Amino acid sequence: MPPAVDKDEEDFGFDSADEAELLALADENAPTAKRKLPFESDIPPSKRPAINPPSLPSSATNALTRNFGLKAFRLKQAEAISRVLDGGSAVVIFPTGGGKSLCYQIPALCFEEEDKLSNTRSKGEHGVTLVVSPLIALMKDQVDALVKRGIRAAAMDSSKSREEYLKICEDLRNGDIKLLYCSPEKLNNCNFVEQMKSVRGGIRLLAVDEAHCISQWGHAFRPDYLKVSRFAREIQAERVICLTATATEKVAKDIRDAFNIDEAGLFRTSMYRPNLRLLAESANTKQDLYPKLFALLRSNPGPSIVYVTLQKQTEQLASDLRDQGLNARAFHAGMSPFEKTLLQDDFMKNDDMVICATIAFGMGIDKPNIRNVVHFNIPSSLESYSQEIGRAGRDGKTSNCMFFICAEDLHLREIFARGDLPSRNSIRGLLQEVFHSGTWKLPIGGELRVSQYTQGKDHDIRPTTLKNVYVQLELTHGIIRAMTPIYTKYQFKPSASYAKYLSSDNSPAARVLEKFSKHAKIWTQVDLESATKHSGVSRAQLVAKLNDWNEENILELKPGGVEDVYKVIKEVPKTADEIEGLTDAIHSKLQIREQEDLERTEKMLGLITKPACFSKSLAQHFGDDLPGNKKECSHCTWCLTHQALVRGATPGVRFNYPAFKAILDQVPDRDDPRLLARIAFGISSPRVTQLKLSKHSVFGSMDNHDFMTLLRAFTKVCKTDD
Ligand SMILES: Nc1ncnc2c1ncn2[C@@H]1O[C@H](COP(=O)(O)OP(=O)(O)OP(=O)(O)O)[C@@H](O)[C@H]1O
Repeated sequence: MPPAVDKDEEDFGFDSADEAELLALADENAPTAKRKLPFESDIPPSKRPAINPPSLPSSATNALTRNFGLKAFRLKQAEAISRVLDGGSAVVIFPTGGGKSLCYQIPALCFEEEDKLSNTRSKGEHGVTLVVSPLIALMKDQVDALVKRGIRAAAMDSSKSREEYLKICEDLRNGDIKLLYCSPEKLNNCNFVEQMKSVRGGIRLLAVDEAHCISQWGHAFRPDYLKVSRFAREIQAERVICLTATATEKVAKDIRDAFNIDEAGLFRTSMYRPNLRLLAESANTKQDLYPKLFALLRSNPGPSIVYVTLQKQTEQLASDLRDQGLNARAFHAGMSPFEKTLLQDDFMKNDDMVICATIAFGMGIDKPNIRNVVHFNIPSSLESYSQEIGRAGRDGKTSNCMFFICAEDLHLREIFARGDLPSRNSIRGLLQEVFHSGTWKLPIGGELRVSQYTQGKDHDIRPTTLKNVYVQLELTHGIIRAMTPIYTKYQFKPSASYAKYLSSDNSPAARVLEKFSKHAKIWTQVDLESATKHSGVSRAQLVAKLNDWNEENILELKPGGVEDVYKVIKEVPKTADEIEGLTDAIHSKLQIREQEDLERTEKMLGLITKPACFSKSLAQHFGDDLPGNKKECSHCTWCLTHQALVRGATPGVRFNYPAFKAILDQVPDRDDPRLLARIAFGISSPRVTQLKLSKHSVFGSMDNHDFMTLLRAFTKVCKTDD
């Protein structure tokens, strides 16, 4: 088994239900009205933004007090809202907890009042603000909070029952919803896109939360996010607002370009926090770092978070810290929701607890007095680092952000960076399968069905990378377009009343389902393929009937076997040359991603090893600077010592021929040098798992070697190039 990392680490950062749960909890613990803006105290009153810029309509200030019970706007909220209400689009970059949500919630509440004042629209025609947000649990949380405030909001997510879904549709038709939330994946659903195109009153504002996921240069790129700008055009959104807590200038520019937003539409506030002491220490081995960590936590008592990369490290480290007499506990995404909630509760109440956690811990934590945030492994990027240290010292008191590094941690980061790139052979094989002679016969507009799950295993490509390949085929090459994915298998458990209902339901769908269901002891299988082929009833009607019965508890439905459906947009590649060209194009894009991942680690290390002020370098990474463009913050490790940190020596190794030979003996396949290099380096992949090698002694047996050296060595003994 590959080491358990929190899913977030593998999936570019924003898919963890755990994080949303924690956010919900944090909000419960911190009543919103009392919640203090962590950064307000950092901004001198003279520099605080004007409360109401001249163009801010009174409807906005009314909504702020009436609906949210707040007195004044903060940071650049008023400016951003004013621009949106003027009809412009905006990019909002405020730190975590800075109040980004109000920048679209307030306009959503103002449209109706403004329409009435200008007498431009009739009743029910005030349209909808659509919010694209990556976490379902976070969406639910937001919708609940809005509904509690009497605001008409809803979320279109997969957890909705058919009845709830139909109710939302009805409300939309009646012009009864002001804010509608959906996930980026929903944009692949053709019915949803059509629905949004013709929503009553139109989409007045499209809000894109976690907008940095749009940027291919960003640390948390999510392929489905790339489709948001096309979607905005298709549904003719009147204006767009993109929100994020972390964006470099390049990422901000990418977001602006995606939606044609000029520079005046960028609202960024400073991330610099003068009370955070950015510190770093290095050692040759991890072992040497433990005493330093113990000493730091002992001499700076108070609530602390120690971040590590792997789940198992959280347990081990917490136990080590307990042995040292510290009140330490482990937290990771593999724990049950109940355990996590309990632990978070404890942390909020306690003043001496040290949480050893993966990145799953922290989002939504608004504990003011966190005194230490320690990185005991290398964070994935400066963006993650900045977000994580941002949890320290929200009460404005001095707090430590310690970054411990040693050479062996670099290996772990390289495993992540190199794990996603498939070999050229894998991409070629995939494309040959997708564009086989059966696909050639499809007309333009014809439907192509694939199981990405199976393809990932067959071609040794990780799920997120495979998704990325399909997005490239869709957006870069325009060959196919994603449609609504479908379930290919339906099975159900009939209730006691099933037979009675079935005999009294005379609809054609009920008759067909009866004919094409195969009963077994517990689960009844429905052969939908044959049913649609041999009856006049459509698949949609059959699925709707099954869903209705499920709703009415006549049966318990279990769909399975997701197939991704694509529409052919233009002539598909047929010849070997065309497939080769496409393979090269896709592979080189993925190669660039790998390089960028490696560079992100280098930049992260550069922050603490370059002879420069850490705080200034971090600010500059985000296109910012220290207040008054000061040269130094005077309290980071560089400013305190003026000595550059040495990252710890990687001992030179001699090529381990016996280990090399053992891998070749164990794996007879010679079709993929990258597979062999991964095994040697200790990088898991679908094929490594299939070969049951993750726990074998050869796995990771050459992990102290340079990866490229391994790749070159294995390429020499393989029949194909990497
Ligand atoms: N002008 C304001 N005055 C007082 N409180 C505010 C103001 N704006 C927002 N808040 C409060 O700040 C808290 C954080 O706001 P919000 O959740 O919108 O932040 P965010 O920037 O979206 O954070 P994240 O990056 O975590 O999503 C909320 O409790 C909100 O009510």
